[in-house]
Amino acid sequence: MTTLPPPVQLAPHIVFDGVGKSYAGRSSQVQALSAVNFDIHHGEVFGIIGRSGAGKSTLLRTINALETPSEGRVQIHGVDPAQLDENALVALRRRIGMIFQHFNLLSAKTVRENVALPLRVAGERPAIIKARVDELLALVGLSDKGQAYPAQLSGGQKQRVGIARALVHGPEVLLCDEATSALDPETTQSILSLLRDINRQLRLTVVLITHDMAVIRAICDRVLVLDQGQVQEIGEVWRVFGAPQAAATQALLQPLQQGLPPDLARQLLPQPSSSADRAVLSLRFAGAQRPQGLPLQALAALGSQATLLHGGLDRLRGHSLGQLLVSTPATGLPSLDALRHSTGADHLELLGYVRAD
Ligand SMILES: Nc1ncnc2c1ncn2[C@@H]1O[C@H](COP(=O)(O)OP(=O)(O)OP(=O)(O)O)[C@@H](O)[C@H]1O
Repeated sequence: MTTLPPPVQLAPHIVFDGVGKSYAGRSSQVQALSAVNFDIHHGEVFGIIGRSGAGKSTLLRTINALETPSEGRVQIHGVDPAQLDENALVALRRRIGMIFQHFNLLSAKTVRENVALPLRVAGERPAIIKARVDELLALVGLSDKGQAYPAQLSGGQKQRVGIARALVHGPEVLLCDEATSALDPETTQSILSLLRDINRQLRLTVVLITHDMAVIRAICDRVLVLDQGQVQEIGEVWRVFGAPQAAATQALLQPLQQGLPPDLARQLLPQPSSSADRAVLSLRFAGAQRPQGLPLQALAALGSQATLLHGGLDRLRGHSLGQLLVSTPATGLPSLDALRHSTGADHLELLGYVRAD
């Protein structure tokens, strides 16, 4: 598949305006969403992340009116799905494809029949259906699996069928509900790159929900962090990953952080025990000051006896960000402020001391 440049259109495509949603619980109301306000831009890959119960599914499902807000409204190109009659809603849902964690394929139908079904339901002519299914199976790399049944496919192949079926009406939005949560890491990567290719080739707005920050890092342009039904943080992925502001974001990012390796953590002393001990410093780079990377010269401020212990930089949407753990002689250590300034680190912290040997 050819890789096209990223989409340039940034007009609001989907607008959430004071959206709230409550459900009747056993003894009280469950407030699944509260005062949610944000826009999703045309042509972007937008991620919604949050822990279990944060309200992600509820939020996603208001876009195609599988859920109706209790307060506020959602608009897709100015149209509020909650206000549509049955026929208009069917038409809107054709403009909004959806894929699911467990694929939701019909097990008694072949791959071709699964993909063709929405077109049959819409009363499309057989010749048109055939051409469209051929085209979509080629797009998702399953041209040779048309006669297979779902049980004969791997998880990744099943999700490809789900994607083909979701695209059958040529939608402008693709909703992805934990689309890779049931897949192994390698298959996850291949599905994510297929989604990214589709986003660029078809200029499709992709909205995905996940509890996995690695998925957000892999393909999203922007991310919204949801907790207890409220927006905690929203922004470009590299900014949110480089300098997470909300406690909920920091907690979600924790597994991706380059923490102190356990062997080093065991050796760490709160104070130097002799003049030969070494200070262990953590330097974080958020990707804004030096998006192109870190000149090694900047690290020279740490002195010629500094040792890089652990860590590295990731490149995210054209921004280098990450963390380095460095040890350097504790004696004669410049002030942390001076070191932060000369290394260009966004955050520099003295973690403790280790013995020189
Ligand atoms: N149909 C419903 N009836 C009652 N409560 C519901 C209903 N759907 C969701 N909830 C509640 O609303 C809250 C948000 O649920 P939601 O499924 O949107 O969260 P989520 O972030 O998608 O969670 P998960 O990652 O576990 O799927 C939860 O407290 C949930 O129990």
